[in-house]
Amino acid sequence: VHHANAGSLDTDVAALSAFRLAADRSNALATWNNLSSNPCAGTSPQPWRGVTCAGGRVTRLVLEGLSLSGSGALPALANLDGLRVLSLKGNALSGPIPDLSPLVGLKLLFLSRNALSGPVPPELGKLYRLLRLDLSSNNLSGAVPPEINRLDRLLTLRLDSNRLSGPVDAIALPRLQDFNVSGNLFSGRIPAAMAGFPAEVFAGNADLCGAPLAPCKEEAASSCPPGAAAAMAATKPAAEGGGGKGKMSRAAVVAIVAGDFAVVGLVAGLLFCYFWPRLSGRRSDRRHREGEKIVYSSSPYGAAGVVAAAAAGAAPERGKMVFLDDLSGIGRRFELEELLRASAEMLGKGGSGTAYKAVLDDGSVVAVKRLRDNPTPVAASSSSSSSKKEFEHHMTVLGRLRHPNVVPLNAYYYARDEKLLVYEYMPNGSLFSLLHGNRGGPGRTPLDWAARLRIASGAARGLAFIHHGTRRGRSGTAGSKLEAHGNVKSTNVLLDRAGEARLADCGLAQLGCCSAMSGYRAPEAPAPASASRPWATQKGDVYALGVVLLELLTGRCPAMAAGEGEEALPRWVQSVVREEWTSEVFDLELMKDKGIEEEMVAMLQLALSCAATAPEQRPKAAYVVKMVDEIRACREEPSSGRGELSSSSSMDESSAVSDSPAVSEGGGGPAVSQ
Ligand SMILES: Nc1ncnc2c1ncn2[C@@H]1O[C@H](COP(=O)(O)OP(=O)(O)OP(=O)(O)O)[C@@H](O)[C@H]1O
Repeated sequence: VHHANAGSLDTDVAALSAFRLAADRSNALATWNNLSSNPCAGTSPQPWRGVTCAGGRVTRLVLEGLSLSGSGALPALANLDGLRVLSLKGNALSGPIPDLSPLVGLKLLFLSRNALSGPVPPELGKLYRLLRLDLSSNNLSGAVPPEINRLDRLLTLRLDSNRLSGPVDAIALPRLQDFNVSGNLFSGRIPAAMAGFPAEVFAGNADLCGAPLAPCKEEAASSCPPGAAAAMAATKPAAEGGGGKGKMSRAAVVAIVAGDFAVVGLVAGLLFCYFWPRLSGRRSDRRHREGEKIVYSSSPYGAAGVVAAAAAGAAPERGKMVFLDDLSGIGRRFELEELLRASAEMLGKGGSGTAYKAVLDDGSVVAVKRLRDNPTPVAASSSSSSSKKEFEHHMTVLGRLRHPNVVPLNAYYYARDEKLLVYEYMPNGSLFSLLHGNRGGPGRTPLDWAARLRIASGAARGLAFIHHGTRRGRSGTAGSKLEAHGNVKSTNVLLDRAGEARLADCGLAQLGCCSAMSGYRAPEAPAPASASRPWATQKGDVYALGVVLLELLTGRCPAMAAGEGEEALPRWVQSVVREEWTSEVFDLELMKDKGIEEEMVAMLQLALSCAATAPEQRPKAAYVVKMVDEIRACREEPSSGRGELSSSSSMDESSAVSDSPAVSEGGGGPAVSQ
């Protein structure tokens, strides 16, 4: 009977020698020759290849691509009960996977690219500390045992390229980030909980169906509108019954007619919902008599489509285009008409409105934000003239925010029904798309650590400027300064032409937007529906910045992180760190960057301090800048140029993500313990 850590260094040495005897035909483990030497004495003349110790026990065994072979080798390792990491990737080990349950401390188990056969042993379910399990590219067969679901800490499960069969819905692991069952004989429906993974992870299983693959057969039928499905069901017996009648049954006719009515009803309902507010508005309200009505249409001409309807009625008060101080971002002035003529491409919809990329007559490009038309604290005040004044004042404040890490607001258009903000266009996308776009897919270019540090630094600098750098507003009067950004999140961290990070959407929270910022909202902030204002605070911004830093470190999307609720990502990270698995939170994509563990751990501590539950414990943005810079300064000398890479060149490095345990376990940060 084995118990965790029941063995000693002697049993470790015996296990290693048994393994070597059984597996090492090519003498790759020659350094293990002197069995009287201590594999854990770092001072021995030749350290034992692939062996790492802690506390006088062998804790890591990493022997990759060494042509180790034989079917009797693995069972010998079952005695290494102090092991945390076992990687035997890319050897020629054969035979079944033995019962490894004595290795109860294992966190990482990599047996991929061998010739292992037989089933996935149910005993693996006892390795409850496992975080990463890679059995890919072997000859494993049979079904995945339900015991695998006991591994509730598992982040990686790779079973691809085997001959495994049965349903995949036997796998229900809530924390999986890295999952692959492609190239097997799995069958049946992909459970909804797994539909978020890209199709590639399920590819090469002839009988799997359901999202993200093609719908299952029954599903394909039931995805028709209910009326049509009823009609199909009703016509089936008639058609199949054949009999040469060639007539539809009464039930079929009834079903088709009912279906038609349902469709007509639905369309009429949609048209009603669409037009009623406009028609009723025309009768009862003066909204349409003022200003321009601008409709950015995404159809029917694809991206070409800023369609302007001229002012309705007498249009006594037309809106106007106002240009702010500095036109460096957009180059020149233009009239609203030119903006309306521009071809527009929708960049996305957010809480504050919809953003478009618009190409003007001379080919210059601007970003236009069309604010959602909601009664805002600024716009909904007593009279329309005062709300206009407040809006204009707010725009003047925003227009003065000039900093290399802030997206400049160059112009705005104000009419009662339509508010457009014109910004410099940021051609290199958002941090959100760089971090999460196409993840797991073939076109994905990983974002390396140097680029992430540079983005972190830029975002923090932008925020520190907003918080502390704008005090000396020109007028010097109260209210001439923006108190807080109010909507810090990864879609609002954009990359400019030089690859420098800039904060977008500054100060739009104060216009009443951004109810969708969950995941970044500080615990003390009022619920989105709450009327209490203002909820854009500096402490709230620092919390959100902390979440962005955690996003950079973990590669996880705050809104989709481990659980629901506003604090999901910080809470998840804290729980992993508390259990002393610190290094397990880091993004798998960062594993190819070597020697960055300490920097990541330092950044993690900084991020968690920003995301502290108690607002008074959070640092100021300027301190975050200082700390990020210190982390960057610690990079070794040759890397001084690396940090300056433009985002595009840093993204060119597309080498495959290595899942070597070198980074993912232990490895030295102060908060990491074995
Ligand atoms: N100046 C800009 N240049 C390039 N892309 C931009 C610019 N401003 C916004 N975007 C992009 O347009 C998309 C939509 O932005 P928008 O600000 O409307 O939504 P959001 O950031 O998701 O939410 P919110 O409105 O709450 O800030 C985002 O992906 C954003 O990255």
